[in-house]
Amino acid sequence: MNVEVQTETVAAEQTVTVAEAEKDIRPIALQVRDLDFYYGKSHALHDISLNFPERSVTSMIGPSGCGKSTLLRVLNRMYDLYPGQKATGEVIFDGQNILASGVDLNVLRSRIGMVFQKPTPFPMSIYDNIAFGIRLHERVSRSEMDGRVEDALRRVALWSEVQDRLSSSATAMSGGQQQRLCIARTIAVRPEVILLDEPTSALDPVSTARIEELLDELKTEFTIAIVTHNMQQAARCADQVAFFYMGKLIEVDSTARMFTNPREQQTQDYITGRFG
Ligand SMILES: Nc1ncnc2c1ncn2[C@@H]1O[C@H](COP(=O)(O)OP(=O)(O)OP(=O)(O)O)[C@@H](O)[C@H]1O
Repeated sequence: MNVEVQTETVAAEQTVTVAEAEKDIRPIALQVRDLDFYYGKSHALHDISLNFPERSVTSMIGPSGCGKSTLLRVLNRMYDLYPGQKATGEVIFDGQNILASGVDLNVLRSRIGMVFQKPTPFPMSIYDNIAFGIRLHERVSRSEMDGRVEDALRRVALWSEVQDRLSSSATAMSGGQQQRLCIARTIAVRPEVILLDEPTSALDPVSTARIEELLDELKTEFTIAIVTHNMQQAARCADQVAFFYMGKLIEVDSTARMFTNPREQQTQDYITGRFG
């Protein structure tokens, strides 16, 4: 989406853009309801309710420590790895509360994949980085695996760069290539939702632009939630933006409205750089 981050009054044509954006009602892929989150006694998220529409990009913004990454980690139960961390409320995915006990976390994480801030390739070959996740969940023949690896690498525009060195170590790739590999690894298991935690903050502007272009393509197939500190990135990539402050969801709206005519003064102050 092409939205200028602006500080002053809303121009007439921008109002039309907002109205058009608001007509875009999609089915909901993930529904967060009355969510609270605790790190031990520390109450990090307060009564969050937020919908993630299908096949679109939701960007989570807000100052450092406001809870953006915490929410992302709740969405595929990453916090479960750490004793003392607790979520209450519901996250509805495919008709089921994924915070409930008895949810198969391996299956959940294959359906809701995660890409981290720093590229985290496994210390193995480029090929095996992609094949590893597929093997965890499916039995596929060698030729089918070759096809799946190639397809995933093509989708992140890496194939032409690495097709001659698939058996080389992934850790020898550039940072931008490694991050695209991590995205390829995530989409290779055919998730429905992809969570990205500041995926470009360790990358140069050219690699960042490539990842942003990639998100635009991926959202035709996947539901995407992205945490970013970069307001321009949120404006460029997102269909909807959620603003958090001190563990609370202050406001969520279409990207056009959030950056031209937010409802809350705190949002306005943040997007215009008055704090954060
Ligand atoms: N492992 C942890 N143990 C205890 N408190 C934590 C832990 N991780 C985060 N917090 C606290 O939870 C709150 C939310 O942190 P979180 O990392 O979700 O914020 P954020 O908005 O993603 O910040 P940033 O933009 O700096 O990454 C902060 O007060 C933080 O100090």
